Amino acid sequence: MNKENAITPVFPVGKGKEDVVIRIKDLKKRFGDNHVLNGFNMELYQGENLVIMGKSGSGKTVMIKCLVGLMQPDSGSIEVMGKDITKLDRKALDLLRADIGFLFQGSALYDSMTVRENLEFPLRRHKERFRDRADTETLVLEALKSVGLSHTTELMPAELSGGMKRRVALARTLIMNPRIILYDEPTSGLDPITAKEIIELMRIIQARYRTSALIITHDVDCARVISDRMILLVDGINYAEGTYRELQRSADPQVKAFFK
Ligand SMILES: Nc1ncnc2c1ncn2[C@@H]1O[C@H](COP(=O)(O)OP(=O)(O)OP(=O)(O)O)[C@@H](O)[C@H]1O
Repeated sequence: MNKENAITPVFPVGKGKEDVVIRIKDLKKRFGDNHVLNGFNMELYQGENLVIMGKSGSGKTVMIKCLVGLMQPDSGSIEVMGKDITKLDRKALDLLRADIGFLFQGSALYDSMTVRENLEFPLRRHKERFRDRADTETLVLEALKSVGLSHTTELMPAELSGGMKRRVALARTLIMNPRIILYDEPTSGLDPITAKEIIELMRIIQARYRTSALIITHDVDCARVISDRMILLVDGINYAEGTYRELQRSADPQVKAFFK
């Protein structure tokens, strides 16, 4: 990227260094000769929606897997809420992961369980975390209400539309009261109207719960509506950073290519 077109990273208004919830420094990962991440840097601030865009195969999933400890990077550091995740043992990593909500492609609800049972599942797994919170039924109903699906408790996933499944998956994430939510292609496979509804819901959730969100998407509309800030991942690095408007105005051909 030449200097003239370089985009200065924005430091979100009202946010300071102490508000960083995820900090990735110089992350590198390769598979044989395939150098996927070549020194990727990223900071996610408290309460912001950060969108990461990158072409198919650019390493977004690899980055997320490193971030949640599912894949070991070759080098670099990853701090989540002040803890270097590459140095945590299994138990500590499990505890930290409970603060992170995931909404991955395909929703991944358990088909043989009702909506209620799907939501109860993570609560049972992390019992100690919810000792001081309301009873399970109240938590399930609250979470479903926040995604507008209070009436679906006894339905099976097969009885839900694609958009409803995505909402239930989001409710299952919210029930854990996460501080950070990772969305991997939250609108993929949805029709444009349903996609808009999901994006709106993500906005409402962020405003209501002040969660920080990392959103991986190809969907330019989604990025426009949801992002406080964006990073474009090209050749394994954070090639450009800025607000949607800043990046959209860039004269850099590689940046322009994202907005066509
Ligand atoms: N476990 C693995 N072993 C070998 N190569 C891998 C592995 N996981 C990912 N890769 C390679 O890393 C590169 C980046 O893959 P990744 O899944 O992160 O892309 P992506 O940006 O998420 O793509 P998409 O948008 O299509 O989901 C690809 O070339 C892929 O083949």
